[in-house]
Amino acid sequence: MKHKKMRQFLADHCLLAGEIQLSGGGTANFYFDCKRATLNGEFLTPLADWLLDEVAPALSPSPTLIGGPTLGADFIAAAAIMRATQRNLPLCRASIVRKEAKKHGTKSLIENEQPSGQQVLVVEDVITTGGSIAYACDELLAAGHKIAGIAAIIDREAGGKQKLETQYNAPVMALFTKSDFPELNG
Ligand SMILES: O=P(O)(O)OC[C@H]1O[C@H](OP(=O)(O)OP(=O)(O)O)[C@H](O)[C@@H]1O
Ligand SMILES: O=C(O)c1cc(=O)[nH]c(=O)[nH]1
Repeated sequence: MKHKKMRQFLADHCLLAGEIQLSGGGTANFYFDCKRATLNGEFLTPLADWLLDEVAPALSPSPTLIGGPTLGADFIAAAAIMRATQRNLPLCRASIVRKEAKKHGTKSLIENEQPSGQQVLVVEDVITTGGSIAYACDELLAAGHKIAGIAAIIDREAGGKQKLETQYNAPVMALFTKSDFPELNG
């Protein structure tokens, strides 16, 4: 599935119209329910290949780890490291930042935490304010890692992308932006 088909998949299966509450506060009249895409192998496979073939190679220094905030990053990261392993590519590990540390067991905030000093490719499904990515970046930095780049399926063009680029001095790449969906104009 190439980009055109991924765009159509999102338009057909994920794009919701009508007033809806957003994670960062406020409301909007459209919403991308990207979990419907990242929990579907037909979309997830080309998404992982986009990360491995177009995003990771464009970053310097090269990423050594995939990371991101649960829940948005979970399936994307898992798919990317599985495809990397199948394809004999080096990006075969991921760390996921929980919304809060576990209260039992390992008490982890970062699952599968890696030795400090990793160059992290942070992944997420949607960027609106960028708050959820910023939270994960801050925790990864606090764990001693660097932010090599940030990638998301959708940039809602609400200012989050620019904010993240400035805050983390790292490239932010989105597979699609709100403008790629003329369906939103009626
Ligand atoms: O750029 P932001 O303003 O942070 O908004 C985008 C975030 O909102 C959604 O997550 P949500 O908070 O719904 O949590 P979930 O992914 O765990 O369902 C989405 O998956 C992004 O993580
Ligand atoms: O800002 C959000 O909360 C948000 C917007 C969107 O389009 N999709 C999503 O999952 N979250």
